[in-house]
Amino acid sequence: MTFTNPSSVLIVDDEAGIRTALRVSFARNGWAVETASGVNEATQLLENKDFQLVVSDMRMPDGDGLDVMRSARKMSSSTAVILLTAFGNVPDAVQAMRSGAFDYLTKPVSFEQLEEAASRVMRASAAAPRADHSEARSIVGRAPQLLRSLERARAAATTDADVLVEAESGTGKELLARFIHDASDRSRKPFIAVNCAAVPEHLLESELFGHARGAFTGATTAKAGKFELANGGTLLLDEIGDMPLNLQPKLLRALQEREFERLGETRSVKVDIRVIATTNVNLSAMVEEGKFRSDLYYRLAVIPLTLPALRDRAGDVELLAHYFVDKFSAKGRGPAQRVSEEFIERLNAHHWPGNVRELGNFMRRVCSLHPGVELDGSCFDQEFQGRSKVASVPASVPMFNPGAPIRQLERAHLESTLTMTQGNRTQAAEMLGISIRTMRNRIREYGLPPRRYA
Ligand SMILES: Nc1ncnc2c1ncn2[C@@H]1O[C@H](COP(=O)(O)OP(=O)(O)OP(=O)(O)O)[C@@H](O)[C@H]1O
Repeated sequence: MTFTNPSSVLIVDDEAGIRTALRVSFARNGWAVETASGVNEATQLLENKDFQLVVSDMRMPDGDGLDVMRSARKMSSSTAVILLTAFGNVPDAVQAMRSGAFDYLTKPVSFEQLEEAASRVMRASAAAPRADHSEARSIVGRAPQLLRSLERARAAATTDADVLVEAESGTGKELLARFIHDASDRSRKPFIAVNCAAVPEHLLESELFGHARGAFTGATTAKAGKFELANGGTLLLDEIGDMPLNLQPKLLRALQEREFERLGETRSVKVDIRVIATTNVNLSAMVEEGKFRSDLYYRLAVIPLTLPALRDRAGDVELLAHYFVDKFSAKGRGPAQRVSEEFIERLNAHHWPGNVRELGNFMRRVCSLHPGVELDGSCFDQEFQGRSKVASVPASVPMFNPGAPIRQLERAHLESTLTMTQGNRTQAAEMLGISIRTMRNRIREYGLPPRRYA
């Protein structure tokens, strides 16, 4: 469905005063504004007209904001929805984000805040008229740094330029890559991911570019590589820092020319793809050390993006905790598990070096070990004591020394976890909520003694 008016907004609220105030405020921006006093009236309007944005109250006498959102989605997947929830009603907000709301704001709403959120939708829609805002559902969070990254990603999605996402492990880089793909013109075409660190070095070239029959021992049939499989769509090169130096020139040419040869063939293959690369190691430092080609780095980073670490996303730990409780405990069986303030305080006080992945793994464990009960401080302590009892943190480690550089803390945290698991990297990676390849990278990056942690 196409928009009949590029800047039309529907306001849904049962309070006439709020409808009028918002109408006046939005109209000042030149937007065409309509209002509805409840879910039924809103549904009728949505059936007859396309809106770019719907701003809806959550609780209304004839239904709730999620009903309005469902009606909006049914008519047009491009309509963004901002929900207004009662103060402190985090479960509502989580439900809203999961169902695909573009944003939510807590009442009483400040007009500046609402106008800012609405303007963001208008800017994004102007840039990406076909973007489907429902893809925002899996990226939970509303910290300003995260929203800024999403806004940049949404803008990147409207172009065909290659993207480099540089961020810490577990912050959602792969999620962001899918978000860009889903919001782009390529969304109906393949999204193919290759983890450069997980594929053995000698197989990476054929994995990426394919091979001819008989190109090497064991190549009994010809095979297309990921570049070909992604044709028309998006290719994610995860952990690009692990790309072997000897393969980098071929990758550079494939990026520049969109053309390459399968291993063992001379015929060139042409593809039409967008490449998104991600890394959690400092690529520019690798360039300086001669471990990564600078021309390749600049070619990949046409649009550089970052994602904030969880410790820099004030308020998001709580939002994510509710999201994970909802995801891991409810599973359609009865009401969602309750979470105490004490539990949230404990979560907030912890620094999460493994970011959202670590928090998600922790919440999964807590939900499965404490089913059906309200999660409180003792649930948190039990799970953490389970880890720290056996941990012997070296006395010299500045673990909780305020002001110590984050990298120093991270190194110490890794080291003590590895000590706890007696050098078992897989187990340590799982506890920290990071992937085994990230663990390997970190051990290398921090120069932790290899034999001790082999
Ligand atoms: N904002 C978020 N909302 C919901 N889930 C999230 C969010 N960010 C990350 N996750 C979840 O956390 C896990 C890690 O995310 P992802 O794999 O995208 O991170 P990454 O930065 O690519 O990690 P790595 O560098 O270790 O590969 C996934 O299960 C993902 O679904």
